[in-house]
Amino acid sequence: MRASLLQMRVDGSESVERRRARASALVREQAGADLVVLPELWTTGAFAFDDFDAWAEPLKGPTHEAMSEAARDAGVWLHAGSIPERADDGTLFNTSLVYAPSGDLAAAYRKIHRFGFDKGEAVLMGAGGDLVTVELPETTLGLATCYDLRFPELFRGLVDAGAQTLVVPAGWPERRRAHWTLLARARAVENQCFVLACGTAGTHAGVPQAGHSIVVDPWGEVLAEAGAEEEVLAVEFDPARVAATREQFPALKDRLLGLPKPPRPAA
Ligand SMILES: NC(=O)CCC(=O)C(=O)O
Repeated sequence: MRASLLQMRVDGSESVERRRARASALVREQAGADLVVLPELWTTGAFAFDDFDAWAEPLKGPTHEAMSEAARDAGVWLHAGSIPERADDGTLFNTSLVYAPSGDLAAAYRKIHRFGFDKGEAVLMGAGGDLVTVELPETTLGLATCYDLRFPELFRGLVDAGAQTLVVPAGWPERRRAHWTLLARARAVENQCFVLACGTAGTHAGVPQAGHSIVVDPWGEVLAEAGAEEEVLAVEFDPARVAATREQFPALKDRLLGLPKPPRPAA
């Protein structure tokens, strides 16, 4: 399976409209890939909290239109990263969008763990409540976003729902780059999954971004890693390695905690 992670530069020198056009062109250039991935909140920047409200859009707003067309033109599955979504009741969510090669919206995932403690995204946006997986012909994607990477129970839930390839768009800061790499590898090893984690480059709202998008295999080996600047990280991987790794080293079968309880015998 061929994947392209579009590690875009997100900074204040470029308008949202211009970046949207650039993202669309980059997606179209990936024709021939099976899966293309964009980062978290690439229209505004994940730390540009003051811009969330102004650039929030309905699920099927301008970014949806652009990404749907780009996926269809390129003939690829597209994880279009996330947008600041304004729901019908006015609540903002950090929502990831996944498109089929037909251009149809195949899935939307509202980020569950919002970053910022008592500020920023954590107070400006609502929390999603649903785990989301997406079936592709070659693999089943499990969706998570940036700060979610710190919450292993979310990923275990995705694995229980059938995920084999965990896709994590992010706007991860340079300051905590070591955590990013470590956590991406940990989520791959403990869940015996591929991890495709796509971050941003550049500096927005004064926060230098880590870049270093990364693809990890189910054994924890790094298949590809980007540098700090804007880059298309192209990688080829064999989704069958998930089943093979789980067969050869069946640690997931040894789980004792957190599994659904068997029915109690009638008294
Ligand atoms: N946008 C985010 O979720 C940032 C997460 C982060 O900076 C961290 O977990 O560290």
